[in-house]
Order: sequence, then C-alpha cells, then structure tokens
Amino acid sequence: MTTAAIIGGGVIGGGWAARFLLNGWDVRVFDPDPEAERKIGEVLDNARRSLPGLSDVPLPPEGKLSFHTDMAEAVQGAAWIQESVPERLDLKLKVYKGLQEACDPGAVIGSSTSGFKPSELQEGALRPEQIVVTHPFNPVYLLPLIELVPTDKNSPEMVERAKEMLSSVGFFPLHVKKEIDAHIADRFLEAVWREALWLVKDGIATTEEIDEAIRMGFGIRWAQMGLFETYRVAGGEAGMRHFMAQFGPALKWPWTKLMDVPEFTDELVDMIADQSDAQSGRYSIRELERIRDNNLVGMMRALKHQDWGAGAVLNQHDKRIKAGAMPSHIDEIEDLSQPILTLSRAVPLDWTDYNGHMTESKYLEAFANSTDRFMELIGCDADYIANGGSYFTAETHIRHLDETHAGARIEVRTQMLLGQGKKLHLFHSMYEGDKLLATGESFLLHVSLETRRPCAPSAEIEAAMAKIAQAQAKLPYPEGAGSSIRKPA
Ligand SMILES: NC(=O)C1=CN([C@@H]2O[C@H](COP(=O)(O)OP(=O)(O)OC[C@H]3O[C@@H](n4cnc5c(N)ncnc54)[C@H](O)[C@@H]3O)[C@@H](O)[C@H]2O)C=CC1
Ligand SMILES: C[N+](C)(C)CC(=O)CC(=O)[O-]
Repeated sequence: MTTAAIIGGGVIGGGWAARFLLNGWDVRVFDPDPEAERKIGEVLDNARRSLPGLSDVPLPPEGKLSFHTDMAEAVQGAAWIQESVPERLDLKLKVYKGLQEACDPGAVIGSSTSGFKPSELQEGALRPEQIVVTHPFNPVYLLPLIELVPTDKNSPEMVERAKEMLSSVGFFPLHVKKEIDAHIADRFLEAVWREALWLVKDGIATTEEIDEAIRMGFGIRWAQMGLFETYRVAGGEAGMRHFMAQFGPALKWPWTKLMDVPEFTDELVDMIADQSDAQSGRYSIRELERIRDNNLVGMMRALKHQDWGAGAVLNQHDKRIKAGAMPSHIDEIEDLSQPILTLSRAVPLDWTDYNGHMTESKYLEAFANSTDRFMELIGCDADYIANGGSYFTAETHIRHLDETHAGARIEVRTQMLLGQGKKLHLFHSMYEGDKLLATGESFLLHVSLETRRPCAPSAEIEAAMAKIAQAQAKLPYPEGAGSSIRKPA
C-alpha cells in the first residue's frame, strides 16, 4: 500500500486526502487545527458520493486514514507529501524545513501553492530537488488538472515519477515548462476576477448577473474546448486567422480594465458579500458543494461518453484500473459453476433521482452493461461485432427489490438460463454486499448486422455457451425468473 502525507488539511488538503484514499492509498494528515478531522470527514463524505461513480470500473479498496499530532511521524515512509498550508511563503518554507528533516529523501514534496514559483519554495531547502509545485483545482477529488511546475533543480526522472504517481490517482498532470507567478490557470482566474470586481464596483452588474454571464454561455464552452479551440471554431471556415483578423483590433479598444485593481475598501467588500448572500445565502457551503459536485459529475460523465477533454482522462483512468484485473474471456474464469461477475462499480451521482435513490432507467443501463460484458466474455467482443455478428435484445424484465444510493458499490452476477444456437437467455442479479437489489432477465437473439436477421453465432461462441451451460447446470432456476406482472385479482 502506498502512503501519502497531507500537511494542512483545509479545503485543498482535504480534497487531496480524499483523492488518494479513494484510489487506494493510505493517508496520514498533519494539521494543528482541532477541527481538521471533522472537516476532512465532511469533505470525504462528499467525495465518497461523487468520485467512485465517475469510474465505470470499481476503484481499489479505500486506503486507511490517520491523523497525527507530530508532522515528523506523519511524513515518515510516505512516497508523496502534499503541502497545503495557507498561502504564505514564510510558513511554507518553515514547513519544508521541518518535514525534510524527517521524510524519505526519495519522496515527492508537492506544494498546492496557487501562485508561488517553485524556485521560491526551494530557496534554502535542505533538498530543493525534492520540492515541486503541484497546483490542484477545487474540488481536488473530482477535477483532474494538476499544474506540475518543476525547476532545473528537479531531475527529469523525479518529474516523470511525479507525473506517474499523479496519473495513478486519476489526475491530469500538466507540465508547466517555465515557472511564472500564478502558473497558467490562476493567471486567467485572476484576470477574470479583476474584471468582475470592476463590473460590480462600477455598478454595471451584480455578482449574480456576472455568474449568469459565465454559466449560461462561455463557461460551458470552456469546459469542453478551452479558449483557443473555441475561437478557432468561432472564426468560421477561415478558422483562427480570420478570428484574429476580426477580433485582434478589439484588444486595443477599452474592453478591459485588467491592469487596474479595485481597492478592497470596506464598502466594496460589503457590496460583494451582500450580493453574494442575496444570490446564494439560502444554501449552506456544504449544500453548495453537493450541488457543484452533482453538476460536475453530470458534465464530466457526458464528456466521458464523448471520450473528450476531462472525460478522456477519466476513461484512461478506468482503463488503467481495469488492466489485468478483469478477464477478457470465460476461459480465464476459474469457477464457472456460479453466476458470473458481469458488473462491479459505484452508483454514479447522475444515476439518482428525486426520490434520493438509484433511478429505474439506470437499472436497465446497469443490466445492459452486464449483458455487453457477458457477450464479450463468450467471444462477442468489439472485433466480432466489427465483423458483422452481434446480439439484439428481444425482451427484458426487471424487478426492483431494494434501494441503493449514490456512491454505493454494486455488483451484478449473471446466470445463463439458455445459450444455444441463436438464443441467449440471461438472468442478472444485482447486489450491494449481500443485499439483493434487483434482478434483470433478458432474452437475446444472435443476428447478422448485414441482414439484420437472426442467425447462428460463431462456433467459438457456441462452444463458450456450451461450456457455461455445463458448468452452471446444477444451479437452481432463479427465483423470479420467467415471471411477469400479474393481473390484479
Ligand atoms: N482554496 C482554493 O480554492 C485553492 C487553494 N490552493 C492553495 O492551497 C493551499 C491551502 O489553501 P486552502 O486549503 O484553501 O486553505 P485553508 O485555510 O482551507 O487550509 C489551510 C490549512 O492549513 C492548516 N495549517 C496552518 N498552518 C499549518 C502548519 N504549520 N502545518 C500544517 N497545517 C497547517 C490550517 O489549520 C488549515 O486547516 C494554499 O497554498 C492555496 O493557495 C490551491 C488551489 C485552490
Ligand atoms: C482562488 N485560487 C487562486 C485559490 C484558485 C486556485 O488556486 C485554483 C482553483 O481551484 O480555482
């Protein structure tokens, strides 16, 4: 088990702790705040309901979380040390001094700093080569970006190792090749924030109107294509050159007040805080976090279906977890005499509904995924389908027996009731632990994708079905199989 030490367990440290823990690392936290354990517990609750369901494969079993009053004890033996103390250079330097006296010289020390350059953090350190900027984005347990900013004191080998460890917990490490105050992303955030503060101060727009201007338009666009790709498209057929010719001159017009900073007078602070209360004060921060997480998970899972941007990163993480862990054919399954595991995952947030539990259409999705997996296991895989053979579902019957909720780990086990010639009759049972949640029965026909008509499957598929039929012959006919909704008496 790999261990991470979290130094400073506030908003960001808590997010790092959740990301490591839910990806199977042990996590040790050092934070002098007596409230740190409670706060991290609440961040973890949010992370548990949102992160595991982003994956379409089960994450590794959760690691062990411990809290330490001694920083030296927390960092000993840790492979990754993440510093997330407040944004004060003197404090960060003091923390490195203390922890470098106790930590493994081979460990990576990442700093969450929003703006300090890595050379400033390495100044006067015992082993500067160990310290690197790893700037995350809130919520750290969901958003993939880490700005990884090294200096020439960090060896290329150390930078590669850091990238590998970050990728292993699902991050997207963006290697910032040249250090600069506030890295890449915070320079944008700073520019946008300054502009927004002026718009409020000058009475042009309220905090709510500014947020609408972002989230109803370019904010959604940025989430999937960023700035330059979006503007390329906005240039029409002539692309980026046309866009620059048209909008380049505007950069010299008074479209921005970027270089001036409005003074944070009490009046401005009150105005913004009051407008923010009027806009969002009806929700607690934890409620807003959950609303944010629901929305992020929905958007990220949509991007996952497109295999695009942050969604492509999630797919790669799934592939990495799945590699080697799942059999690709029934010949690799040791015991075929029991129903076969065809789905193991956490319930995603976007699978739940207004009743606060997994919604009915998603049971069909889960059972359909199990059927796809069963097909793959008997040889009806992507190559087979590309060659013109597949299965069509003719009939499905689902029974809902118990409730389940976002983040719960579910498994589906599949018994083959008939697998002969073109006919395939499957009975899926969905569990959370030992609790039977639902059953799904499907009858499928093997088809030619050319004629769209039923036909016999390949000899390999016939053989695989025969092998399962023989192995599962002693299983009782499942309770509930072959049933239908009875006519009321
Ligand atoms: N809040 C944000 O949106 C983001 C913040 N960051 C960066 O992350 C770092 C932490 O920021 P937040 O989590 O927002 O601050 P925070 O105030 O929520 O948490 C800081 C934590 O550090 C603890 N702490 C203070 N002195 C300590 C020490 N000597 N040893 C160990 N722990 C100590 C505090 O008790 C507190 O729990 C900063 O460098 C910040 O720039 C990075 C990305 C986003
Ligand atoms: C406001 N901030 C500078 C602390 C923001 C960040 O550093 C990144 C984020 O999560 O927005």
